[in-house]
Amino acid sequence: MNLQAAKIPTTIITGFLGAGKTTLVRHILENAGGRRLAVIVNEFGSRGVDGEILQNCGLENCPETDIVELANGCLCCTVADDFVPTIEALMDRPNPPEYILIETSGLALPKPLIKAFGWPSIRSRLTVDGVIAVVDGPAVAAGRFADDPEDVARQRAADSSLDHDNPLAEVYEDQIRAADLVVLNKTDLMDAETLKRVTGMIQDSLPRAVKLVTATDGKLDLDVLLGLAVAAEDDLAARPSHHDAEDGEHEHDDFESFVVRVPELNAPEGLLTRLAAAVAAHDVLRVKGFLAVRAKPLRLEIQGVGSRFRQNFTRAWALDEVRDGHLVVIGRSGMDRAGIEAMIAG
Ligand SMILES: Nc1nc2c(ncn2[C@@H]2O[C@H](COP(=O)(O)OP(=O)(O)OP(=O)(O)O)[C@@H](O)[C@H]2O)c(=O)[nH]1
Repeated sequence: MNLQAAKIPTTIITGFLGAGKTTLVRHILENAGGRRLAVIVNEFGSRGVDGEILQNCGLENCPETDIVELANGCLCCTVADDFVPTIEALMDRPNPPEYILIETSGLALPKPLIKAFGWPSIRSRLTVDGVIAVVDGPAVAAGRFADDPEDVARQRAADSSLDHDNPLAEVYEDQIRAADLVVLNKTDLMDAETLKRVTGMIQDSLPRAVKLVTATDGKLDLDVLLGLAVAAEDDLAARPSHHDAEDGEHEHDDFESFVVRVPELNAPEGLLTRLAAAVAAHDVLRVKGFLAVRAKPLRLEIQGVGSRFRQNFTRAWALDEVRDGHLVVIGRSGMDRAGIEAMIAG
């Protein structure tokens, strides 16, 4: 028997906070065409939102049991404790999946996760079909991941091993350097000139020739996304990381998150205006969660990436559910939590 062929292909989906990973996973589930998929979602923050969004997607191909949430952690650093047992449990099911998707947190480094596929219990049964990095084009265009050259020079004078002055840049670069396919997402928010410029910026950061495709809302043919058959676990050297010297170890103190409880609202507009002002004043990176609006049977899903917000009434509140909203706020460490909470409360 060809053991390689028997291995279950697994696609790792990485990309910075809010790039469009969950949107892409949802698109894959919607178009899975009867494939038996399992999804593992890892999130930064103590309260998972992405898992809930996927669990409630109401699609035939994503029954709840096939979505496994690994919240509150950095998948790359909890491989032994969380990831390996989760995969083993999935494989030991009477009806194991035919294909696995792993959505990492927007702050996770993918390389230690790829390495975990070298663990004997996983290596014999799974292979990394490919690593997909989703990139938020407008965020790259806005210089979100760029260093301030003067700051880098100043910091390097004190510490010659330093790469960046901007922790966002390090995470972003580690993610695209690990990729076998880059999805340059949010093309609807870029004109042709910006798209060309961003494509060049991404290509300059890639360590090798990697295919780059453009997308809006992650809408791509599944033949482009799945079945790359790269076996990335055998090809670690091609994926240089800023954390290679530390063997993947990295600090978690560059970013933090907290949850804001929001009691039921008469109308959402006032809160959304305050939220946008708080994000702008405090340089919040990401806001996501659900709100309850009086007389509305559906929950209002809120998605904020930098200053850009989307809202959408999604699933109904369950009868036994407290109609309280909650928002997960993610930003750089040291952000003014009290100030942000006060602005949101109004
Ligand atoms: N305009 C536009 N918005 C998009 C696109 N893709 C995703 N979004 C929106 O961007 C926001 C974040 O998308 P997600 O799919 O949740 O991003 P994510 O990478 O999973 O976010 P984290 O898990 O928090 O890192 C949502 O409001 C999406 O609807 C796109 O192509 N264009």
